[in-house]
Amino acid sequence: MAHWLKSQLTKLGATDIQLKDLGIQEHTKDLALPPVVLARFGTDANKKNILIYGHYDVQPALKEDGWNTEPFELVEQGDCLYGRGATDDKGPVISWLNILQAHNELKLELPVNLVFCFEGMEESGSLGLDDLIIAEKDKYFKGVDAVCISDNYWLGTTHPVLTYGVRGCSYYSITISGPAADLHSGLFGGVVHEPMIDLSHIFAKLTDPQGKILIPGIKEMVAPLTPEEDKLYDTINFDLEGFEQNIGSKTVLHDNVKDALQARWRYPSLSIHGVEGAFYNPGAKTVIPAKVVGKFSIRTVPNIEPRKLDEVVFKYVNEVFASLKSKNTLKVELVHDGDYWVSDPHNWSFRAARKATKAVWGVEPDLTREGGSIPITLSFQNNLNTSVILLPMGRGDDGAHSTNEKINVSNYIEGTKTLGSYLHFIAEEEKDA
Ligand SMILES: NCC(=O)N[C@@H](Cc1c[nH]cn1)C(=O)O
Ligand SMILES: [Zn+2]
Ligand SMILES: [Zn+2]
Repeated sequence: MAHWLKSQLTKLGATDIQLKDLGIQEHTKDLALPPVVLARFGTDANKKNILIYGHYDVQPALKEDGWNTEPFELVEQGDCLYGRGATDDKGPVISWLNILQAHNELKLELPVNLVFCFEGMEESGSLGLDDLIIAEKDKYFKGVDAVCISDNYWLGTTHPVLTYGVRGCSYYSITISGPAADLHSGLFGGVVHEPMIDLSHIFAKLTDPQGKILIPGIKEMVAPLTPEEDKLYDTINFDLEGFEQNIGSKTVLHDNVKDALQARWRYPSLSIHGVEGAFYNPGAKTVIPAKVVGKFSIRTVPNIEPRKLDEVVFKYVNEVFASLKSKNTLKVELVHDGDYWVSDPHNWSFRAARKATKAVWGVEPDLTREGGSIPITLSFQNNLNTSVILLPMGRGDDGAHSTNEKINVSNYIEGTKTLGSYLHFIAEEEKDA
């Protein structure tokens, strides 16, 4: 993907194209991190410099997960383009290339200079990118006036949005090791401490059945909800029934829109993702797995500090394990983390995006926060001392990270026009003092 992007950017006339090597992935012997693709389009000192960030990596996908089509082949059916990355985030990345192509073919001058930064580790916590931003802030990224990211989704399926916040994500693993090899449960069941039983007990104590996090010290770090903030949720266009239709079940924990949106945007949540080493195939294998690695993550919000969070998580998991009095061994580790981010949704960049949305879609965009994470957002804002906007093109039912991920053709086309128009409106906008 990095090399493909380089060749496309070259054909489109981008300059100073660099594949930035990020070195070897920590804790591996020789696994190279995928390079970050940097490129420029225009270097006019009289124009604003807009940094465009996107990611070319995607979540894993196998046809047998339940896809109707091959996940790594783009398939057009009706108004939809199906394929892994269609909406997250290959589709939006390619739409930036379409914008260059359109300007070239129409012989239309872009009113801003573009600085592209496309990475290949977003879905794994953007490893290495933070260091690159710090190293390049006064070099490649010098003079950046605003950052635009198209890597999230509308809240629903009909109304465009501008997004001014993301939750952070701290991802943990719990390794429980017992016997030297998997065992026959008939011969050893009831005789040995089972790693999977230990892990199940720990998992069961991370949240209550309603999803409330049971780890002491986390809710104390969450910024209190002010009456003004609470009021913002009264006017948001969101329908719980439509949301249930999107997820294909009536399993939402909340019975009103405000609680559901606050749970998604401004409170932390804990999700259990899977267990490495456990038997999961069809059939009835009677095995005692010798070593299991449980994986869970916590979505973080203001003012949860990642290092303080690690501390309370490690302490709690160790205490729960100790209470089991198991003779197995436990290791709990942070796999990766990324910060939350919340911005002012009325600054000059948002004003330009609002105008672009109005021009293309004919409606005022809703202002949303995102329950998901884009780990590098805060780093761009802080290190480049600039504003960041999230300007999504896909819909809330696109199935990002899920099976049959798609983007609607209409969203792709109108979304591309919106991103392109944003560049024209931001060129005209007065920067905030
Ligand atoms: N489109 C944004 C997105 O999907 N982000 C990921 C980032 C992430 C964090 N940890 C692992 N991946 C997300 O899960 O929110
Ligand atoms: Zn993603
Ligand atoms: Zn993404």
